Formats: sequence, C-alpha cells, structure tokens
Amino acid sequence: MIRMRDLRKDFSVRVPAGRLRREKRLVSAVDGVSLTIEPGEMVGYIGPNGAGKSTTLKMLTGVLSPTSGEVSVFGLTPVPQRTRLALRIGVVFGQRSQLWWDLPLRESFRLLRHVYQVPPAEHEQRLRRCREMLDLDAFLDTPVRQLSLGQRMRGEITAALLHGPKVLFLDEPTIGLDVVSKQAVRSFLAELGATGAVTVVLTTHDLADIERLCDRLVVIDHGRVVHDGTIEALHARYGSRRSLVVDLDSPLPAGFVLPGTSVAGVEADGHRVTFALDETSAAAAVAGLVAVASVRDLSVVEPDIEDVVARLYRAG
Ligand SMILES: Nc1ncnc2c1ncn2[C@@H]1O[C@H](COP(=O)(O)OP(=O)(O)OP(=O)(O)O)[C@@H](O)[C@H]1O
Repeated sequence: MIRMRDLRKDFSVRVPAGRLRREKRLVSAVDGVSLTIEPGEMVGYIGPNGAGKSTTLKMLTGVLSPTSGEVSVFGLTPVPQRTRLALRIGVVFGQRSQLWWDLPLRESFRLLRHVYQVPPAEHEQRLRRCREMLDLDAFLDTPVRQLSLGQRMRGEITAALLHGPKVLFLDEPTIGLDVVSKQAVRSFLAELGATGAVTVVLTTHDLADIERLCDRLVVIDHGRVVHDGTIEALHARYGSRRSLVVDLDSPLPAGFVLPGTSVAGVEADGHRVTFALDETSAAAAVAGLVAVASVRDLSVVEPDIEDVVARLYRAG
C-alpha cells in the first residue's frame, strides 16, 4: 500500500526583485497531499504544468525528501530506505534512462539482471513476456542511443519490470511517442493493470492514457488534490453529459422540445441537431425523435474527458 499523509515539499527559489536584486521565495510544489493507494490499483495522477506531479513521484521514489508529512511505499519510507525500496519499485521517468546508452538493449537487460540479482529463469520469463507484448525483438540488438523514442520507452518499461517490482511509477510514459508505440505501451500497461499484480501510478498529459488505463484519477493543482475518484465521478461532478447528434431530412419545427434533453447545438441550417441527454437515455430520446421527425443518421457522443479536465483546471 502507498500512503501519503499531509505530504509537503517546498522549494526555495530566487526570483528577480527590481532591476538588480533577487530575493528568496518559497514555492510549495506539493502542499499537503493525503492519499492512500491500495495494492493492484492503477492510478492516473494528472494536473497542469507545474502542479506538483513529478515532485510527488520523486518523494515516492526516494529521490527527494519531503519538507513535512509522511510517505510510505509498501511499508518503507522512501529516502532513508531507498536501497530496499529500489528492489520493490520500478520507475520510468522520461528524462532519465536506466539503460546503458552505448550497449545493445539486450545487454542492458542482462546487466540489470545482475544488478538486481534476479534468478535467470525468472529474468527469462519476465523478459519473454515484455518481448512479446512490447514487440522488442526487432531492436534488441540495437545500441540504446540509436533507438527511436518509442523503442526506447518500450525498453525502459521492460527495464523497470525485470526485477519484478510491486509498484511501477511512470512519469509521462507516452509523451512524444508515435501512434504504434503509444498503442503498444497502453495495451501492455492495461494488461499489467488487469493482472492486479503490480500497483501502477502514472502521470500524463495525454488523457487518452487515463481513459484507457485508470480506474482512479487523482487531479492535482498548485500542489493540492482537487479530485480523487473515477472518470465517471468527474463527469458527474462537472455535469458532463452524453449527447445525441442527429442528421434530419428537414429542420425541426420551431419550439420543438424533446423530453429529458436540451438542444446543445444546431448546424447545417437545422439539418444537424445536437441534444444533450440531460435526464433521459439515448434510446428514449431516439424513440421520441423518430416519432415526429425523419432522421437520416444519428450518433451518441460520450462526454469528452479533455473538456471536463480543462474545466477542472480552470476552476482550480
Ligand atoms: N528543484 C526545484 N527547484 C525549485 N523549484 C522546483 C524544483 N522542482 C520543481 N519545482 C517547482 O515546483 C512546482 C511543481 O513542479 P513539478 O515538476 O512537480 O510539476 P509537474 O506537475 O510535474 O509539472 P509538468 O507537468 O510541467 O511536468 C513548479 O512550480 C516547479 O517550478
């Protein structure tokens, strides 16, 4: 289990004060975060730039000491017990590689087996799974410095898992990746999450990662948690609704009301209407509509997570 209690991290920064002077100022990067993450959970940790996501991950992984508050990861306090912690966690931080730049990927994996003293059979079994699922074979013998970003990220994720950690921390695992690599990484993480064997905490700016992967979404802003729950709870809280988009042979009569909905948009001279499904199902709305109008085509649009998260950031 991962526990944070009133966790804080302040940085002292020098900011310009007048033309020549600079003065010290405290930045509260993490400002009283309390969270408990149960084993096997897959949690998306999101927030605007500078919200405090990386700083939180750094405290969880023992890279930074908290200014105050408590943090424990599977019973260990990260900074003082960093060596023991390293055996239980896997970390993928985009900017920092755990691979040997000049060696082929395969050699990095071999060296990591020695670093973590993983029995050969266990190592082989884990590596085989990653090779299959992350499609590594085509570039296993390529030096790491020659890998594309997507190939390297797949290598980094493998490297983070070869010692069989209980927790995987990922900072922006899909940033800058091409579509194929993104899909490979997401499918792999989805499968990993489904086993429940590894607890996963990931930060991302790509909300499709969250939609695809995370049951739980924690939103942080200015170092504080502003939402903790499912994506559905976020939609409910911000009143996002599904909508029904219909293409009509002719515009609806003036003053037309479809029970349980409100008109969210009218386009193409009234031939396309979007109804927000406020208090009714898509099926009931469609039935009500085809009874009075000639419907050429229709689609049901799910609420957009980008939209609701943008509203949340603005509110924050
Ligand atoms: N080493 C540091 N020294 C001074 N200030 C820092 C340091 N690291 C982070 N900060 C500040 O702390 C705040 C939180 O930064 P952090 O990197 O945790 O945000 P983030 O949510 O990960 O942002 P991003 O999405 O841009 O990566 C920012 O205001 C940042 O400028």
